[in-house]
Formats: sequence, structure tokens, C-alpha cells
Amino acid sequence: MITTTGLTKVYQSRGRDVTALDGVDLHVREGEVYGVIGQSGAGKSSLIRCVNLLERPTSGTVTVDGIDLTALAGRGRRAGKDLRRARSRIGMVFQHFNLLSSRTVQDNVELPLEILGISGKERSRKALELLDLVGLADKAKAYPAQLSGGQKQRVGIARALAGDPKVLLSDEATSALDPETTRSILQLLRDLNQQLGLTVLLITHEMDVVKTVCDSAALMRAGRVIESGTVNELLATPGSELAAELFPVTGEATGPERTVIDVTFHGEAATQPVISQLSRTYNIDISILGAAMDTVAGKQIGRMRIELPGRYEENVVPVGFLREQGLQVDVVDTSVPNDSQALDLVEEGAK
Ligand SMILES: Nc1ncnc2c1ncn2[C@@H]1O[C@H](COP(=O)(O)OP(=O)(O)OP(=O)(O)O)[C@@H](O)[C@H]1O
Repeated sequence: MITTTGLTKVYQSRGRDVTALDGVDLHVREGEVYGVIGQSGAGKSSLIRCVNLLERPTSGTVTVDGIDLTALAGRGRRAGKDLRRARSRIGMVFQHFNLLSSRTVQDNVELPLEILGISGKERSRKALELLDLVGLADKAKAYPAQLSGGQKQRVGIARALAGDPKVLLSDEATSALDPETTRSILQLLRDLNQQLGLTVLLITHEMDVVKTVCDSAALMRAGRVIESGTVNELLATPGSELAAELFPVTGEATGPERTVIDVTFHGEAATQPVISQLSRTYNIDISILGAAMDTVAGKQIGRMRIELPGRYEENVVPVGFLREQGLQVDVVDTSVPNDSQALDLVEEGAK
């Protein structure tokens, strides 16, 4: 639904170049909620502003729903007719809501419809329908100043949906909200995604947002995408930074000559008594250093950090046993062999 290829944005600032985006390739599938996470300055805002051509990229292309937006003329307020039409199919939600304080809630939602030249009666019907959808049917005549932050954001979302977009872009939509309101707004985005089949691209600096609502995620640093994939793929990728942050477990080895591993349990594996089987089969004592259960991307996942006696070379077979049970095993000490060397060792151990 959204594809960027080689997206680059270089700003001129006080006579020098600032590279905000450095060749970003992004693929957002139809109907998914895709989160881009990164620290301040990583380039997230530049990315979202380039995706709807509020900023014109220095190079690279942006395709939304099959239309190459970068091929259409203009940018920002000076967009040409074709670009404006394409942009009306992309809703945008802002961190600080950007509501007009002199207009009622209903008139705020009607604004994009006025710009599209829709008649008064039809505008009013559509705005009331959208306010009902976001749970604010009773606030149509209120003014933004009379609303809570969460209600203002609901109005922002209703306004973003006015042009029947297929894509919703969300720029830190929950950053100004308290945790409970954040949860309700994320739930609303999820509901809209499912009810309307809306594709959502959101940027955030909060890992909890990704954990709560995203099907896929990308990690940005210094204008580049460092990692990306579905949340489940990321969680199953050994060494993934996003996975470690989405689902951290801690715990230190209790002494030398120990092997510390993180075991991740997905789906069926979560209910198998693998740790006691491991202990019995190989007659080893296992210490649990840390553990957590959580719901990530709507699925129950468990992660446990355990310690086995002896160095890694002595534990190749038990580690292989865990992997055979369908568990993901990450060895915590980075001095251990890489995956293919580990596989050789498992094969040798099995002989
Ligand atoms: N209009 C601009 N002119 C010059 N430099 C800019 C401009 N906009 C952004 N930058 C620079 O580009 C880089 C990326 O900024 P951007 O706002 O895209 O990052 P971000 O990840 O969204 O950060 P934040 O969460 O703080 O908004 C930063 O170094 C920033 O200073």
C-alpha cells in the first residue's frame, strides 16, 4: 500500500546539508498497522512528511496505493491538482491535534470536505457519521477547548477519515496523552484498521505503542532503517535490537563457566514443559535468571533467561534440544559461535 524506494531528504540549514533520510526503503502492506520507531532526530517526521509529499524528497520515490506521488507536481500547500487529489486519500493525524479553536467539533471534521467542494448537507451527514465512529456523537456542537486531549485526538482522527482514505498516517498521535488515553486512542486506531481495512503508518518514539498496536515495525537511526519486518518475524530474529527492546529480559550469569540463554516461547511451545524435560533428559540443573510473559502484536509470548552449568561448547546438545522443540534460543554471551558454527557443533554433539 505504501512503498518508498531510496527515499532521501537533505535539508539546507545555515549553509550546510543535513541528511534527514538516507535511502529509506519501506514496504507497508495493505491493511496493516506499521510502526516506525526511533529516537529524536532519527528522521521519523521527515519520513512521514515525505510519504504524503508535505515535504518533497531530495531523491527516491513514494508510491501510495499504486500512485507514484513523487511523479506528481508541487508540494505542501503548492501541490498540483493531481497531488491534492491523491493526498485527499491519505489521512493524517498529528501529535498536537491541529484543530481550529474557532470552529465546532463538527465544523473541524467538515473542513477537508469543504476543501473537496462537498455540499453542506452531505458534509454534515459525513461529519456526524465519523463523530459517531470515533465515539463523539454527543460533542458535535462543542468547541475544541471544551474537550480532553483524548477527545481532541478523536476529532483529529475523524477529520483524517473525512476523505475516505485508504491510508492513515499518524505523527506521534499519542505522545501528548496520558497512558490510559494513549491505550484508548491506540485501540481506536486498531478498530478502524480492522473495521475499515485502513492501512496505518505511525511514527513513535515509544516501544509500548509498537507493542500494543503494530503488526510490523521498522527501527530508524540517523536517517536509515536499521531493521524492519513483522513483529513476529522480528521476535524470531536472533540478535534483533527491536525484539530485545520490545520484549526485554534481564539477568546476569551467576559465575564463570556458565551458559546464559534467552528462550522465547511462541504459540504452542508456550504450554510445553520443556525446561523440566531439558533438566531431566540431560541431568542438568537449570537456573532461571529472569522471565516475562506479554502480549505482543495480539499474541501471547513468553521469554525466559536461563543459565546452564558449563561453557557453551558443553551445552550445544541441550541448546539443540530446545531448538528442536520449536523454541527460539538466543545465546546471551556474544563470544559464542555464530548460528552456522553452532549448527555444526550441534551435529557433532549428536553423533
Ligand atoms: N526543516 C528542516 N531544516 C533543517 N533540518 C531539519 C529540518 N527538519 C528536520 N531537520 C533535521 O533532520 C533530522 C531528522 O529530523 P526529524 O524531525 O525527521 O527526526 P525525528 O525522528 O522525527 O525527530 P523528533 O522525534 O525529534 O521529531 C534532524 O537532524 C533535524 O534537525
